Amino acid sequence: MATGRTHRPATRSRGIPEATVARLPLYLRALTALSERSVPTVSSEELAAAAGVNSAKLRKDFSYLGSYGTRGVGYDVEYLVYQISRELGLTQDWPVVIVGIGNLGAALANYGGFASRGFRVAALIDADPAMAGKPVAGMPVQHTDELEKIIEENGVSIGVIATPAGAAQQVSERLIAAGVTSILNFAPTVLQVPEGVDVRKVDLSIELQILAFHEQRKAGDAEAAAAALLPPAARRAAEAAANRKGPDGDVPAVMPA
Ligand SMILES: NC(=O)c1ccc[n+]([C@@H]2O[C@H](COP(=O)([O-])OP(=O)(O)OC[C@H]3O[C@@H](n4cnc5c(N)ncnc54)[C@H](O)[C@@H]3O)[C@@H](O)[C@H]2O)c1
Repeated sequence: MATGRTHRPATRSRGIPEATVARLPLYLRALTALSERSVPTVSSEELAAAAGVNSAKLRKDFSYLGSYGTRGVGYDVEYLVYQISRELGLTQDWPVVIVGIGNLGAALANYGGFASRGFRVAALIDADPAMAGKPVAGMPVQHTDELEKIIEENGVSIGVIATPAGAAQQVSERLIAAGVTSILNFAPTVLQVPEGVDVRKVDLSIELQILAFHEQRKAGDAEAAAAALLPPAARRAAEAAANRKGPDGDVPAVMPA
């Protein structure tokens, strides 16, 4: 769901293409599920299906990791979990701060999936003085006055922005000036960041709009398929009605003969 905007070349310096990097978390999620079920090995086809990726693409992706699997046996699940985690930098602890502890920020703070993937929420920061000291997900919210100090003391390099759109640019600038070099932006705005800072943005409404586009297409296809089943005279009448379709989309109903 995240759409990336990074200042990195399409191929990382170690020769792993960005598109492969973007798929590694999908493989890891599928592999972690297999590992939890104590499955020792997996074929490329099974893993590709579980990750929702084409199996030829998966084999190519894994070749960048130097992992080729064993013919007839497949890939060693535990070893791949280790290899991908290492490649993604998940074998080390990443402290993150969440800025903007409203509905979304509080929900993110309460999400247990960060910690289990190596992301420790180091601090929750909000500009509202009334929120300072209030516990959210078992942590006291800290005021934005403390932002620079928190980043420095915790060695934070990843910041999550969940403020209103109007505040996001200024928040990103403060985070970056304090030492943050990666931002996950939930605010619906495009951030201007200097070279070397990675921004990923998450916008659920954009995803819904894309689904709406596909729904509209499906509805159009279904209409076309239904029209194709009509007897010729009724089909001609339906086509004529479609041609008469006004700007408001008002189409006279045509019933099959
Ligand atoms: N990406 C998505 O899919 C998605 C989904 C829901 C909401 N959002 C966006 O997330 C943001 C937060 O939504 P919400 O419903 O939690 O809003 P909210 O109003 O409940 O919370 C916003 C919080 O940000 C704080 N804030 C305002 N300015 C700040 C600043 N300069 N520094 C630090 N904190 C500041 C406010 O005090 C408030 O607590 C909005 O931009 C919203 O559009 C995105």
